[in-house]
Amino acid sequence: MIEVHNLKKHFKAVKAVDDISFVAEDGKITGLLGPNGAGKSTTLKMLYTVLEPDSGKALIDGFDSHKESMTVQSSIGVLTHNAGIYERLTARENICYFGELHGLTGEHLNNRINELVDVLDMEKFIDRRCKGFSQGQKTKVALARALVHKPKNVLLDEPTNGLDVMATRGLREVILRLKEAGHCVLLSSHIMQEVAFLCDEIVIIANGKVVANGSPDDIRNLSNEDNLEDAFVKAIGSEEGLG
Ligand SMILES: Nc1ncnc2c1ncn2[C@@H]1O[C@H](COP(=O)(O)OP(=O)(O)OP(=O)(O)O)[C@@H](O)[C@H]1O
Repeated sequence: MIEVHNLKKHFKAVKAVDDISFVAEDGKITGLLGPNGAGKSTTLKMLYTVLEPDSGKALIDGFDSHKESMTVQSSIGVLTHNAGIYERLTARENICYFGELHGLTGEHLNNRINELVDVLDMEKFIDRRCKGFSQGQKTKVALARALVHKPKNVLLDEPTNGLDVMATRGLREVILRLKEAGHCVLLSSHIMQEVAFLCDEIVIIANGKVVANGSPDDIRNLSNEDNLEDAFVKAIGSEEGLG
């Protein structure tokens, strides 16, 4: 479970995250939805411990992401925007390396990797070196790496970035399975349709602030709009960034 309390982060004059609070529960998919530059990635970076908040706090299963970052790191799996993978290693070696960092070894690790290869449809390239991989292949490797240790909390920054239709469907399947298994899934996107399709809860962010929060139905009702896209436009106050 992820709890965000009055989180703030600025970069010089830019208030990237300006007093954001929300909760992402276990067994649910929560979407951070907002136009480009809204503050989604900055919020996620504070949750996955790479950025220190100016004020406020983020708790992952009750542990403070800044003050107890080591504990938090063991219970999260993260897919970042530009997930750097080691190009000189094969896809399998990349995933294996991360598994070992999380204390997995031997048959247990091999079985887990084979499971992910199957789910993410990676057979064709799992033993190829990553140099020259397509965006979709890189995303799959990064996602497998994020999930190898079966983290309780899964944070995905724009997970369908660069994926084709089939890969996007595969990824949705993976995300839904994580939810069914009781994981807490928090993903960011600027694509309203994607969030509406997948998420149980939506946190709409604009200019570093939460402008609406609730189930897709709540958000439609709050804005008096039948159509979620219209509700989104109303919430963010412009049509900028619609996917
Ligand atoms: N390291 C940084 N230095 C300066 N400004 C930054 C930095 N990181 C983020 N910002 C600014 O903070 C604001 C929020 O950026 P952020 O990346 O969190 O947005 P986002 O909602 O993830 O956008 P996108 O959908 O385009 O990825 C933007 O104005 C951005 O330019």
